[in-house]
Amino acid sequence: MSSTGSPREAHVAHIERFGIQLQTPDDLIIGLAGNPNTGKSTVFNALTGLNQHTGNWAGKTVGSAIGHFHHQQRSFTIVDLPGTYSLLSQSADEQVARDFVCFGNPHVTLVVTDATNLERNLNLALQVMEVTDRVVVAVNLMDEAKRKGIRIDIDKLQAELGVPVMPIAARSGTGLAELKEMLLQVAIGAVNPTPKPLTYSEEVERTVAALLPQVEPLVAGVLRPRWVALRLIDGDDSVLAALVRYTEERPTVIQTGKVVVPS
Ligand SMILES: Nc1nc2c(ncn2[C@@H]2O[C@H](COP(=O)(O)OP(=O)(O)OP(=O)(O)O)[C@@H](O)[C@H]2O)c(=O)[nH]1
Ligand SMILES: [Mg+2]
Repeated sequence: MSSTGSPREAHVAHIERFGIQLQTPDDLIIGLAGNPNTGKSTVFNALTGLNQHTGNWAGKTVGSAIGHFHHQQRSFTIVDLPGTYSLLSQSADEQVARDFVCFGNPHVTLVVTDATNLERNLNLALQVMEVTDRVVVAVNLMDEAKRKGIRIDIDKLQAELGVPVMPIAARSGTGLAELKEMLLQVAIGAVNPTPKPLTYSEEVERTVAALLPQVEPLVAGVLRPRWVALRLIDGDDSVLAALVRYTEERPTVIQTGKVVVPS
């Protein structure tokens, strides 16, 4: 990354390396992550007024899309990422999502979850919360949950996670005004999420502590050393490969446009 210029210029240059054009240098950048089929593209379409993803034929998002919206006189750029169950997954699409969450440095990562399948969906949210503090969790399909008699204690979930949790029903637009406001508050630092740290077994924690002195000088300022140490213990060196790509200035370029396949 260039060491010259203002932090703002560096930020713009950084985000443009992902193939993302901002509308203004002050754009607030939102990454939209979540398990497959949780309504990310529906949220994206509703916020941006675009309908480039789902169209008439329901389908899985293969590439990503980039859109823009305004809220309270601020310009936002939002990146709709492919669905992924885990930041540790390895398909090309899942890597796009992983690399953007880890290296794109968005102002906020919005994790869209399915209210009817919350427990499984929270796995990804917890992983994202290990990578960055600036997380908002949207619990989507609240209409479907209600229909199925599923009740979700949003306040308790928020307290347990330590990040804002917003109930929405994206297809009808319910809760999206509040969601936009929360994205703004977190993006500008008026609300500071404090994800509850996950603690692992004593053995894992001991190994993390032993690895940290070696990992810190390699990744500090780019990735959380603790997260990288945990990945190494997992035997996942793809994160390090991605880090090498990143430092060689060859980040994953986000593919723009409508890219869907029939489900
Ligand atoms: N009932 C209900 N259905 C919804 C809601 N939001 C999205 N859906 C439906 O859920 C399905 C999947 O929505 P998408 O927006 O394509 O989901 P996605 O997360 O982008 O999916 P992938 O790109 O494959 O990961 C579509 O049929 C949507 O119409 C909602 O709030 N309520
Ligand atoms: Mg999609």
